[in-house]
Amino acid sequence: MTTARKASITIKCKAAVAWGPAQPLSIEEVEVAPPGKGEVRVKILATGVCHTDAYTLSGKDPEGVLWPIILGHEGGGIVESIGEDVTTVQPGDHVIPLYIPECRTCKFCKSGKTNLCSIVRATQGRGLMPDQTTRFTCKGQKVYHYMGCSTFCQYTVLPEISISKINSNAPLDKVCLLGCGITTGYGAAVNTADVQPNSTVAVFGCGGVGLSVIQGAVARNARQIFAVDTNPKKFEFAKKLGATDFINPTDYEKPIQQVLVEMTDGGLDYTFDCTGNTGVMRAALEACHKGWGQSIIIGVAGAGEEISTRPFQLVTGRVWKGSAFGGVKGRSELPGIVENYLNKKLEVDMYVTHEFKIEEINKAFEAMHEGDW
Ligand SMILES: NC(=O)C1=CN([C@@H]2O[C@H](COP(=O)(O)OP(=O)(O)OC[C@H]3O[C@@H](n4cnc5c(N)ncnc54)[C@H](OP(=O)(O)O)[C@@H]3O)[C@@H](O)[C@H]2O)C=CC1
Ligand SMILES: N[C@@H](CCC(=O)N[C@@H](CSC=O)C(=O)NCC(=O)O)C(=O)O
Ligand SMILES: [Zn+2]
Ligand SMILES: [Zn+2]
Repeated sequence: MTTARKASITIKCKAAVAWGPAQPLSIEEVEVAPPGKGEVRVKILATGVCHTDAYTLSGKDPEGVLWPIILGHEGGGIVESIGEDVTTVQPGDHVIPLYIPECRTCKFCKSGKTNLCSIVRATQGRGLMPDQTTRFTCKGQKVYHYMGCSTFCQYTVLPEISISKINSNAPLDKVCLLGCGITTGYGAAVNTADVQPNSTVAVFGCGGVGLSVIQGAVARNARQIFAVDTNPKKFEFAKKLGATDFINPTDYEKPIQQVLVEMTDGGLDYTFDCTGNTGVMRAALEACHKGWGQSIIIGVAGAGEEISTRPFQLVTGRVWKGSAFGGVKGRSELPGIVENYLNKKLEVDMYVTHEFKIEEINKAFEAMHEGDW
């Protein structure tokens, strides 16, 4: 029998600290305070870098005005210690941090309509733990949390509700990617759009998120899956994952929505924006079939950017929706997605294109921007 260890010591460890917008991350020694009541301290063993980290680092995120901050939200780790009243995890458990928690008590959780648990959203958006303080310091300065996760640190502290306990057989250096990009794309197809068998799908942007939409559409037996990307290097992996048609918008003179509508007898049943480009979001909506086509926005657009289309597009039956973390409830559903990976029903390994030590994290951002697979 094991006894859950309750922590009282502050840990010193390495973190990649963002001191200000558009600056390289700086490797620093930071202090990580013990977990408070209802909190858990996790030793992070692996993390992905996501375009949303880069977006916030660029200074274009309206919420990203907090410096210094420890970014990162796609991690995998092991519980190091737990605070008072924590009951659902214990030291040694393998976990994935959740940027959308699941408290099971708030209005959103109880609605059965959304995964957007909002119980800690306000403090999380201000880089704070629910008690309005931070657990990180560096050089005597308070350091902010990011998306409630801060996985670019060797240890992090999260609310218990922001942790998904997973099968300890799952390699953390792979399943960390289920903490954001893969789950987001896959879930947008199977949950948000609820793609139906024999349907047609177009995925705009075939990076990690778009490729995962393709996996979701394949899982739902879509008949035709268009991979749409301005970077033809992306088509090889899109094909491996099950896309059937490949479109580079720069090969056409007409607007890409017109091209797709002509190729599909009136438009797609489902389209997905996985670029964050508001022009692409419009094209994706307008590529949908009149009367029933659904377009799902997944990409994150910069501060101040807005979407537009003729209202007639909606009057005539197209539906515009958004999706965060693929509509997935992290504590209830993410462990099952990890099992799908272990049972070879979900591809994850292919997404790991590079591996870096924490000291090389700026190279990881460069590799992500290069977009090479
Ligand atoms: N809603 C949510 O919960 C989440 C949202 N996101 C967001 O999803 C988006 C996608 O993430 P990710 O897959 O990692 O991004 P990537 O940059 O890896 O993928 C986007 C792809 O779209 C291509 N592209 C760029 N412009 C166009 C265009 N006009 N038409 C077609 N393709 C284009 C890019 O090409 P190139 O490389 O040449 O630019 C790239 O291949 C980001 O905005 C990210 O912030 C991520 C996770 C969760
Ligand atoms: N802070 C941004 C919004 C960023 C955003 O949309 N985040 C997504 C996840 S993106 C992951 O890589 C999300 O889940 N949003 C839901 C939420 O509650 O934040 C802005 O203010 O524009
Ligand atoms: Zn992300
Ligand atoms: Zn909740």
